[in-house]
Amino acid sequence: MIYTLTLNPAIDMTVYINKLEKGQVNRSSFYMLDAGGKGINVSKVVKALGGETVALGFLGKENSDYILKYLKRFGIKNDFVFVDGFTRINVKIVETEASAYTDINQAGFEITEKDIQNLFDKLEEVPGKDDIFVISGSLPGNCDEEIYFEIIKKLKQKDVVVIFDADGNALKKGLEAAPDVIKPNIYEFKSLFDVDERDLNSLVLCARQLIFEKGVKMVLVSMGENGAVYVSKNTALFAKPVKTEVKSTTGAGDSMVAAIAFGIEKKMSEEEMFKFACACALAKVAQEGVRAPDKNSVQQCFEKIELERLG
Ligand SMILES: Nc1ncnc2c1ncn2[C@@H]1O[C@H](COP(=O)(O)OP(=O)(O)O)[C@@H](O)[C@H]1O
Ligand SMILES: O=P(O)(O)OC[C@H]1O[C@](O)(COP(=O)(O)O)[C@@H](O)[C@@H]1O
Repeated sequence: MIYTLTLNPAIDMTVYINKLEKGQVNRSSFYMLDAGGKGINVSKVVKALGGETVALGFLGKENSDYILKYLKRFGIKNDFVFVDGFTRINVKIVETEASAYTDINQAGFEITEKDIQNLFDKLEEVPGKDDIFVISGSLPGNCDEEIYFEIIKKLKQKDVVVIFDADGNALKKGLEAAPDVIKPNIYEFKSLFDVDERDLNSLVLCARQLIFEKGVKMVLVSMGENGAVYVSKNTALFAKPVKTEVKSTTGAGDSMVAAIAFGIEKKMSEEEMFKFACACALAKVAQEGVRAPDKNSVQQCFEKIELERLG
């Protein structure tokens, strides 16, 4: 089973506009609403790929209906801890003329000690040996940045495979608990290492530092339209960029994470899994809003991904 954890979920509003004029009244041509937040997006993609998933985390009581109905529509099981307040609404602006993608992410609700206790009680009950557990996204505004460290430590004691995707201090602290897989984008990776993204061999050396010093097993660095790099103890691969029509970049990283979780569960080889992750992301960017790509388009994209061996 693939569990996902979203401590700071979101309702994503993707707004399509020809050109955004600062300080003016802008009129959008089209918008889409989606249940989002990194872990929830991962569950959406795992389900679309044909996998079984349960979405866990916090959900604001005031507008939980929208997310629960959305997940029901796509058949995604969930078991959230309901907290006071609203789940945040994040705005994604797609400027079609300039192909510019701007995200405005809110801080989100605040949580209490009791909410955290309820969450840890659920984590005690659910995942077991060999389950895959994806921990992703930012933390509620008042949440202690140590929380991911505590959760990962707990899960690793149960022999759960942990995939971790966060940024800032939450990422740095979480790394100390040795997650099995991380998927930083290049900006998140550069917050850990002073590295030039054009120098792929240095990137591999930095990723190996996380492998040998922190105990991480796989590092996948996504680089937006510039492709991605995969590093494990014995393998280093570069996925060359693929040009495509982009309708929304939101959720591209989450699609990669979903594919990795699915690939681990299906015991894919490293190469196949990495190619599959890139294919999933490529198929996602061709989707409007924050919708999961379908299996057929992922399969078609798979044929377009070219890998090159590094160092
Ligand atoms: N403009 C794009 N064109 C083609 N592929 C893209 C584009 N943006 C993202 N991708 C694909 O999605 C992956 C994840 O995107 P990235 O922006 O790095 O992650 P995140 O969403 O986590 O910030 C990239 O490695 C690439 O495979
Ligand atoms: O928790 P954060 O870091 O604020 O990110 C939340 C946002 O990230 C997303 O999960 C998309 O993430 P990616 O584009 O990195 O895949 C959105 O659904 C959501 O609005």
